[in-house]
Amino acid sequence: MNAKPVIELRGIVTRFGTKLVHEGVDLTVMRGEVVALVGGSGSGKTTLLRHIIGLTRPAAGEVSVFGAPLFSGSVKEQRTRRRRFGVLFQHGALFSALNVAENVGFPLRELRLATHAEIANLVALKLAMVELEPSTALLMPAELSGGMVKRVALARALALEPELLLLDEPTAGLDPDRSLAFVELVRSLQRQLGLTVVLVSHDVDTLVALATKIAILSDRRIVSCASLEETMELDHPFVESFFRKPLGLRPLARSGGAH
Ligand SMILES: Nc1ncnc2c1ncn2[C@@H]1O[C@H](COP(=O)(O)OP(=O)(O)OP(=O)(O)O)[C@@H](O)[C@H]1O
Repeated sequence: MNAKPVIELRGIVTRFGTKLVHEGVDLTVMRGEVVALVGGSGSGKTTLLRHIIGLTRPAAGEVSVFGAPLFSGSVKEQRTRRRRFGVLFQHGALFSALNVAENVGFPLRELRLATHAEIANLVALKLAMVELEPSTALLMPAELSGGMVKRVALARALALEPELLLLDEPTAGLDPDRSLAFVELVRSLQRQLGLTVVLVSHDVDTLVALATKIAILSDRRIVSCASLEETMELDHPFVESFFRKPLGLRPLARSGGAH
């Protein structure tokens, strides 16, 4: 049986100065799930992702990943655990002074996991995975379109063959066609590689296409984590404003809770 959650958040409390952002956030993500974290602007979605990655630590509560508290065990154990997840930051966050191949190969070089020749092969493989031409490898980030930046960032996130992928606004800044193509790519890779995914997105189409569950962050807590169908049945102001308003009329910033 494979019943251990990939991510378990228990009683997360986050404060920035006097501002309370999370007050007892609980969330469980099981293997193979694609959980979309939604909530009003400033409700603390990105901060929660940062806690899961270990970039920030909550004031109270526990973040467990792959069955163990994030900061437990030896440095070596923590590094090994860290290697099991990949992150796609908002806007891609590529290193502007490195070309595409160097960006994608960066995690492999950093961890000295492979020789030069092996890294070159792996980079070529990852670029093919995200459907980029081999010639892209030598381009600099400034020479890439928005859609290509996302694909390179995704290739880098997949460099260490993670089991867990965290995506912050994966389609932000892309036009609808590129957005759709990128969502299809993520969906197909998620299925092929059996990835567990947590994503933050303001784009309803992205969520609907990808998510197996929608977790709503409101009033400083996760108020619901359920399938799209169940979520749509909820009588909650965020669901009303986010999912039920016709396209173009959806306010993105209602029901934040943290304000
Ligand atoms: N490092 C920080 N220092 C102070 N306040 C912060 C910091 N990071 C986040 N905040 C505040 O915490 C709250 C939650 O921020 P966060 O970015 O997690 O929200 P979000 O739900 O991702 O928002 P959005 O949907 O607008 O991206 C906001 O009010 C933000 O201003």
